[in-house]
Amino acid sequence: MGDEDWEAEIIKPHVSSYVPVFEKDKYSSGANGDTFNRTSVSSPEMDNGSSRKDPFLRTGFGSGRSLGNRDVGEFSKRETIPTMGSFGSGKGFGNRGFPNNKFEEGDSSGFWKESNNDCEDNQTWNRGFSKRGGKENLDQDEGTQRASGLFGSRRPALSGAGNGDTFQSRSGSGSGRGGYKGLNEEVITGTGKNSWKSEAEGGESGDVQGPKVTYIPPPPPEDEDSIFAHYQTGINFDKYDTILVEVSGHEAPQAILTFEEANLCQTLSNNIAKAGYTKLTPVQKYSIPIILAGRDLMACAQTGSGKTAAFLLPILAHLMRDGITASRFKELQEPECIIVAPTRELINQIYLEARKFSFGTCIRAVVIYGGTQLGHSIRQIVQGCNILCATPGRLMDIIGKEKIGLKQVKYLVLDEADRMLDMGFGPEMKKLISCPGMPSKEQRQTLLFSATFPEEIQRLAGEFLKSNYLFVAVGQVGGACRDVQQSILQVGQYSKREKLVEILRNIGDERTMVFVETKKKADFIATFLCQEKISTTSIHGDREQREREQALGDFRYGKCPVLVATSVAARGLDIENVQHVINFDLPSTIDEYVHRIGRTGRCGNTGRAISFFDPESDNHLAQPLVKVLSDAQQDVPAWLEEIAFSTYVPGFSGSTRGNVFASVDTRKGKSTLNTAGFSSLQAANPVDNDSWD
Ligand SMILES: Nc1ncnc2c1ncn2[C@@H]1O[C@H](COP(=O)(O)OP(=O)(O)OP(=O)(O)O)[C@@H](O)[C@H]1O
Repeated sequence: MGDEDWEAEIIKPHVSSYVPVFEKDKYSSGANGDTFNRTSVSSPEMDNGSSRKDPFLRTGFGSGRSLGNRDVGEFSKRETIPTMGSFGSGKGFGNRGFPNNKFEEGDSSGFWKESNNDCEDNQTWNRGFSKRGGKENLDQDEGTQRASGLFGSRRPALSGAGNGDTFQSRSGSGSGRGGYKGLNEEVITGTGKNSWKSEAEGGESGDVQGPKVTYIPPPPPEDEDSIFAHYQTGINFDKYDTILVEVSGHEAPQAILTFEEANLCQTLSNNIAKAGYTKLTPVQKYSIPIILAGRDLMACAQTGSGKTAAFLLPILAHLMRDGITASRFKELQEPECIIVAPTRELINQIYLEARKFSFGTCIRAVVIYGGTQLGHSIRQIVQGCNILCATPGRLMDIIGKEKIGLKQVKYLVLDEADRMLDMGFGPEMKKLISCPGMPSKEQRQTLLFSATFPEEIQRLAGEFLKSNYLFVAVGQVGGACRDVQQSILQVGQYSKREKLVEILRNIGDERTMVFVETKKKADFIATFLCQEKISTTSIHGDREQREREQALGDFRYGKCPVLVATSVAARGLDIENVQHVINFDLPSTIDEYVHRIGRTGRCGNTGRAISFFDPESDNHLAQPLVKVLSDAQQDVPAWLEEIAFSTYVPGFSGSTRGNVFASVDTRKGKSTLNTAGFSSLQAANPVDNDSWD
């Protein structure tokens, strides 16, 4: 079956015959079954038409029958491709109804290629080095991005409206990328005053055809115990002090060694204590005084090392010091701080942190993100908004609707800043800073945080930052957290599932995230694990927002110890007790690898990451993997070194395919090396701005 046939299959409106039924009793126990029953047959989603957008479920598992072995086989049958041998070479999996390895091949059809892209966080066109960097590309992308609002939006396509456009755009040259961009949060379309119209907005206002987004997320907890609930720092928390910290830029303020030195107000100090923070992490020691001094900052520190508090605490301290007036109901709100992050779950997490640290103050934080009812976002804002936490698409919607004014913005924070500035979100961020009313970079404080900062992204960041910004690098820029024990196993496509089950059985009930490359595969592997009686749920960009939040909750609170995820869950998520990360598929870039494995080993706790390396598809990662492993003092398998050697790229600086580690601030300003907590900083030499700005 050709690509077109697949597309025709996917977009056919006769949804009912494709709705899968996962029979709890038959295939999974407890949480599993619940999760997948919800996913597949839950009527609310069907009511608003939104479940229809899951082409895989409809195509692969469906026929309205229970998810029997036959049904998984059915997927293969639809492809009308001759059986190529069973998974596991006749051992086990073949008998379980996976007669065709086409699925795992993944890239053999346009259908699978297309599905490599996840909602907010994973664009194919983001992978190639040539596509990734460069201002020209960024500029160019605005055009394709706008187009994508019309043609790339997933929902209209899968709900029957505008189908043809969507798939045309995918195959058309140039607009293909736009099509993928359509999977990014709400999609920006149109021009003029209301040029930030999104898919979601269209859904609500009727400007763009598509199902109405009706989901209203549950309110955040009100009781103090839940607000301040936290997990314990791990045995390696104190080792953070030995990590080298590099600060570049001139006249950097002294690092602080204790919370007391930050001179925060009493309420803030109480909240810090209630959150269980007694000691600063390195990124906090350096960033807090820099932000308190009013400086712009680009900060890079390993995953799970407290970057969120590093920007929230000084911002809150300033807002308290400046005596903001209590937020109150107003049609047009003017937040003092805007925080953006690339995924919905992450921005919600940041919001909860902001709410925790501002507890008992008159500062009001609000969160808005895609996949939820726009009216709900507006209602939250008009009640008062000092700190607005938002995903880019929803933020632009709200600005377009003139529900917020930007004149009062004093702090602009880009969390996962390298992601926010790459070609996926960069154009939107550029639009944000040039929105009417937005104070210029000289007038606001801009703060960029991430665990990875490719050089080309650092250069692009110059547009957002004052020229005298400071750069803080805790450890190796782009390096993996050393508290994660990393193993790379050579596993071919057709053995992956067998290996996965073997590992998960050994792991038992310990919380594990399994990363795969595509949304369809996430569903497929999650279902497969349920069949294997391993309680599993999944999160990816084709799931409804309510399903995503339910899945995360089921994982977080132990109902399902295994979460199968695409890269949409790779960054920022801070979930207690994730002991294992398994890269069933390696990501396409080494930065993504670093973020994924960083879901474990957080805040001084230890964790394990196991990655399946398939020499058929992953050789390009051998070199950067060797570097990441050796930098983190991990064992490097001899076979991996051999592959890295045989694929040696002269001039390699630590990465490939679009991500290059920066060992230092790309401005090349002289910096001072410090061991966090043990020595104070000297002012670094002024930098030569012309060389990079
Ligand atoms: N000083 C501290 N003392 C104790 N716990 C802390 C401290 N700072 C942060 N934490 C906790 O450490 C965990 C990780 O923090 P956070 O999510 O901010 O990490 P991060 O550096 O942003 O990670 P990522 O790069 O994955 O986004 C959180 O649970 C947070 O509450």
